[in-house]
Amino acid sequence: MKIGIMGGTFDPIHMGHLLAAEAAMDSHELDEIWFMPSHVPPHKREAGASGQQRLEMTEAAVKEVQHYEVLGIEMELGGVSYTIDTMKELWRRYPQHEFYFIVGADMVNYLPKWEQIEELAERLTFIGVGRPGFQLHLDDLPEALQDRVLLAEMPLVDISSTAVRRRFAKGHSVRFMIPDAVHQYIVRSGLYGTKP
Ligand SMILES: Nc1ncnc2c1ncn2[C@@H]1O[C@H](COP(=O)(O)OP(=O)(O)OP(=O)(O)O)[C@@H](O)[C@H]1O
Ligand SMILES: O=C(O)c1ccc[n+]([C@@H]2O[C@H](COP(=O)([O-])O)[C@@H](O)[C@H]2O)c1
Repeated sequence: MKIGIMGGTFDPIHMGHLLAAEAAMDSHELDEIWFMPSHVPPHKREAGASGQQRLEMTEAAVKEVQHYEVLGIEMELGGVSYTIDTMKELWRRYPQHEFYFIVGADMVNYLPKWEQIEELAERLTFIGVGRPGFQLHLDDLPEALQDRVLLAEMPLVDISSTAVRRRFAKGHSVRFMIPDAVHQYIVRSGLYGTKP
């Protein structure tokens, strides 16, 4: 099967993540999307919610969504979640599948800085989607990476986890920015300054 991996910190997961996954699946005829929350995200400050909570929010978001699964592999592996390490494990466990890694425009631009990116890109195809505020110019990437990134068009959504966390902290509405089940999980757990 063709599997799209949607990796992220998901602190919390929001509609931008879900629309990016759907665009990649639709544009490149993927069979399934596996959402993969990172344990410790590389090059990011510590997450607000715990790894377990980010995993559970992701599960709440895609529960009962056809063709979407959640992969806890990076929680299992522990440590800093470098994609090269995770992919090696996925290729070992699932030799029958063909993997694609979905990334927003901000991450496409950042790909050259990823751990062992040359080795990773030899075997992994990326699917890049647009994100407001970030230019998606494949020409700016090193030549070896340029033809390893496919594009998928999505309705651009200016939502980030940071904005969602800030809105929660200020008591503003985040309805329609995140799935209802994730909203309920956050309030129930008293995350991001909400009161359980
Ligand atoms: N609104 C969006 N549109 C397209 N891609 C997105 C969007 N938000 C996040 N992504 C992509 O999803 C992946 C995971 O993102 P991440 O979990 O870090 O969310 P984030 O909203 O960027 O978080 P934060 O605001 O905390 O930095 C990355 O590849 C990122 O580029
Ligand atoms: O392997 C790396 O060096 C690397 C550097 C930055 C990001 N990533 C992966 O890209 C995905 C999105 O990252 P982030 O920080 O936007 O949540 C997530 O799966 C990260 O593990 C991977």
